[in-house]
Amino acid sequence: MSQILIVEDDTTFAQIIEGFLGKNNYALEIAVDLNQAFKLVDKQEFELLLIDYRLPDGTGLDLLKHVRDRGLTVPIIIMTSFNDVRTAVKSIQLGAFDYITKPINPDELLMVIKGLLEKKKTKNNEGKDFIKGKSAVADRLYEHIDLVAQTDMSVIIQGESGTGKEFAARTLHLQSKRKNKPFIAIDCGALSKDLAASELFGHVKGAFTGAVNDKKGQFEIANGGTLFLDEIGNLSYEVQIKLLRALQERIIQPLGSNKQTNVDVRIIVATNEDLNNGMKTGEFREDLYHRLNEFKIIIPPLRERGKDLELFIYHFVELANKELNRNVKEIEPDAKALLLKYDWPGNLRELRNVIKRMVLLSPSNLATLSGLPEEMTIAVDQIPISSSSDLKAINEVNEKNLIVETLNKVRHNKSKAAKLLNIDRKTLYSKMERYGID
Ligand SMILES: Nc1ncnc2c1ncn2[C@@H]1O[C@H](COP(=O)(O)OP(=O)(O)OP(=O)(O)O)[C@@H](O)[C@H]1O
Repeated sequence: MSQILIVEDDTTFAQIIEGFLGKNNYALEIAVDLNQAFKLVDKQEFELLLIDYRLPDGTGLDLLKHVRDRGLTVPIIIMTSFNDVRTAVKSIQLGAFDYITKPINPDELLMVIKGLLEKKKTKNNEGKDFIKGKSAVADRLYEHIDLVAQTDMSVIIQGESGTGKEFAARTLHLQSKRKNKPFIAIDCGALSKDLAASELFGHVKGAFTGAVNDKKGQFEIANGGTLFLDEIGNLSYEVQIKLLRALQERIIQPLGSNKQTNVDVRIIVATNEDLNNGMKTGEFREDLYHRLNEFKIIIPPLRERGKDLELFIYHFVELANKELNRNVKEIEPDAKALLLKYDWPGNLRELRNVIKRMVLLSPSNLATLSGLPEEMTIAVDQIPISSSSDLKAINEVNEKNLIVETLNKVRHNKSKAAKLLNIDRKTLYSKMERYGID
């Protein structure tokens, strides 16, 4: 029986979930706040964590960071209200695997849990679930991928969370001459500071407390193939130095060992922010940036992909039909209009989740507006009508709202707010000034 921890202050809800998952052969442990959850994850092993975003003594992100800092790679699902989706997107950058929006439908939850636990077993097997899109931006994107795939250049893939950076990296690998060698993806956001070097370069027995055996690093495992480092901006300065050396000299040295090993690995990295900002604040090494930036691929957000949005909608409907054994063929015009109008801050990941839920809630082969979260309508209505064609103004309204919301959440602690928003404090101050936020 898989052991799952749910961290949720609404005990009635937690008990309902406990009963439901119990019937489906999952054992559930309940923690009602962060304090209890910290104690449980420190002493017990879980196969999955289900964490409410808003908790009495903090947010789910605090627990997420705690778990990742301890080097645990357990899958984590964040439960959030639809209004918090933008922040939930951030949780993915910090190493959560997925998020699910409230009100939670038990069948949907079960589906996400099963998906994650099964994905753990059968990693890297999702090629057929992907499509490229037919818009001009998609054509340009895949032209660039075709062009650089044949070379051995390092590549930076930049794009918002959920835009498909990992898929782009895999495609690049599969089109390269390294295609029959390993493609290893590492989420640097899910690596603790202490364990990152050992994960990448390996260690020998006794190199540090807890190193009970020799361990091969991912560089060695990927030898001959491609190493994909997702959320590269999260690597510590010390690991950045080691990475630069590995790239320049093509040599790695496991922690605690004198032996140097030659490696032939192509590096692709992904980032959701412009690494230039990290360089300005001194958090990202300039020399490493230039070594990585032999070619840059920018993945556009979903809201800028024009007619691809509709293509992706129907693609995800088909996938959900297969997964849920449904037969949704049509989408009611109102529902479709809303799907096309919404701005998708969580990009393809959010669209996939919303569509899956819509298919699940469709009683017949016609998907209706009632299958879409009510908050989507509210979010769309909040876009000021007078300037609805002015993209810059819309983005500014969204940005201002998000900053105000985040500041309220952290009781106006600017450092915390900047961290959550993934910008530096200086940028936060200048944006607050610009939008007249006290
Ligand atoms: N081309 C695609 N076709 C279909 N689905 C896609 C495609 N690209 C991405 N997705 C969906 O979006 C999800 C997120 O994709 P992916 O993990 O590649 O994004 P990402 O940009 O790397 O996200 P993050 O920045 O959060 O790591 C995938 O699990 C998949 O369901």
